Amino acid sequence: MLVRNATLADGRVRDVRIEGERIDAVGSDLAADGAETVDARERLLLPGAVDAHVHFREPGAPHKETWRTGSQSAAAGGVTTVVDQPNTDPPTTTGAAYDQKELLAQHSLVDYGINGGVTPDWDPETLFDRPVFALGEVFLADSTGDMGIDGDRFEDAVHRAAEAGVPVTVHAEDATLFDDAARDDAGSGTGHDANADAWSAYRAAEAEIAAVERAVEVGADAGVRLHVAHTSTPEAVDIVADAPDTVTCEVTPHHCLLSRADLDDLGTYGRMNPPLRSEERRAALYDRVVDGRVDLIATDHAPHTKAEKEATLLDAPSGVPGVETMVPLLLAETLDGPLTVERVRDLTAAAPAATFDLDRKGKIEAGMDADLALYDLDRSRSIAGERLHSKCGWTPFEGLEGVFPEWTLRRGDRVYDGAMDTFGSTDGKNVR
Ligand SMILES: NC(=O)N[C@@H](CC(=O)O)C(=O)O
Ligand SMILES: [Zn+2]
Ligand SMILES: [Zn+2]
Repeated sequence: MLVRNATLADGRVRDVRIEGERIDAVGSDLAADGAETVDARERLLLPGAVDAHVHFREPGAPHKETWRTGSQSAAAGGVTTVVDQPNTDPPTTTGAAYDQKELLAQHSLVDYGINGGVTPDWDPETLFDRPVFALGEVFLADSTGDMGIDGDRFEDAVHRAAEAGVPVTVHAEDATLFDDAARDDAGSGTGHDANADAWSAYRAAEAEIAAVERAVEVGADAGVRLHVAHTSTPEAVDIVADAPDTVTCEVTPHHCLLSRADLDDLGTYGRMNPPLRSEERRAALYDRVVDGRVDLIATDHAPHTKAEKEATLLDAPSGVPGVETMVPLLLAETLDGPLTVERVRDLTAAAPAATFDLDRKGKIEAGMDADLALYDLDRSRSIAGERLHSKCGWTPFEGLEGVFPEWTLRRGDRVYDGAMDTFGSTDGKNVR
């Protein structure tokens, strides 16, 4: 296939020739050599995004999401590689659990990595004999799946990962610093009528800041590659930015674009861990995404059904979907917000690929996997949960603008056609 006259993120107009699964050449006036030609004039071509943090819910909760629906949602949002987290049922803590998940991942349309997990009674058995993408997210406080562990277990797990040469990703909140009294303000409202601000008051910013500080110390002592998941405070980002290069962090679109001020509208649909922060902290966090102190963007795509979210604040599960809206929202932010298209490319593709040593992902260059998505920046549309492809059927970004892909290629296969809203067949591969 020859993609003709595409505009790259840096503004250059180039042809991209694809041979099988790989990009064969990037240049001007490339010969088609009989290949199918696709006109990309006045269109933006980005490398397929690498989302280092998704929860596709299988095994255990296919009513929330499956590898098929989650990966369709990814492809429809220009994401061609995902990393699945271990808080499934069973949790991905052993070699056998890894194998069980990998069988289900055969139904993925996009390429994937599978993380290993840690539980209070952890016995990883043959886990590290498997091609584990990373150990994590390691939960320092309970979140969905109740996999919170204590400090000793964390140190032990970090050392085991260091020995195995596997990076560690950490969910850093210190539950001993949660404000239990604030939780009493939750009230009895359900769904959109819940007082969700109480969740933000309860899981206080200080609890994240202290946990990130401690996790960075433990990681440095063990000499492990440490990645901090879903950093939600500017203070935590600064701790990571001041740490050695072996420590990285990610920020989610929801922590950049939503704040406690939105919780009146969102109710329990805005309950997630770590929670939404003050408008002031949100703005300072976003500044750090724009200026490069934040290493990468990942979604923490954590779907739950509407029926599950229609509960009181304390009974509703934590988490919001996001894999399909990450690139669309960020591209819309390049139109009237502070981000550049190059920065979006780096945050969603080049940086996550480099952080996790994915040599053939994240760049449009000869020899790389032909993971590509084409966008028309003149066509943004209002995001609507019912048009998205996650099984959960809702989004916390309802009504915000997004620029969705016209098509997405995964290793040269057209896995998503935006005009028809149709998908290709499933042939995602494990990237490890
Ligand atoms: N972020 C969340 O609020 N929920 C995640 C778990 C997690 O990432 O902590 C989930 O799996 O539902
Ligand atoms: Zn988490
Ligand atoms: Zn998560």
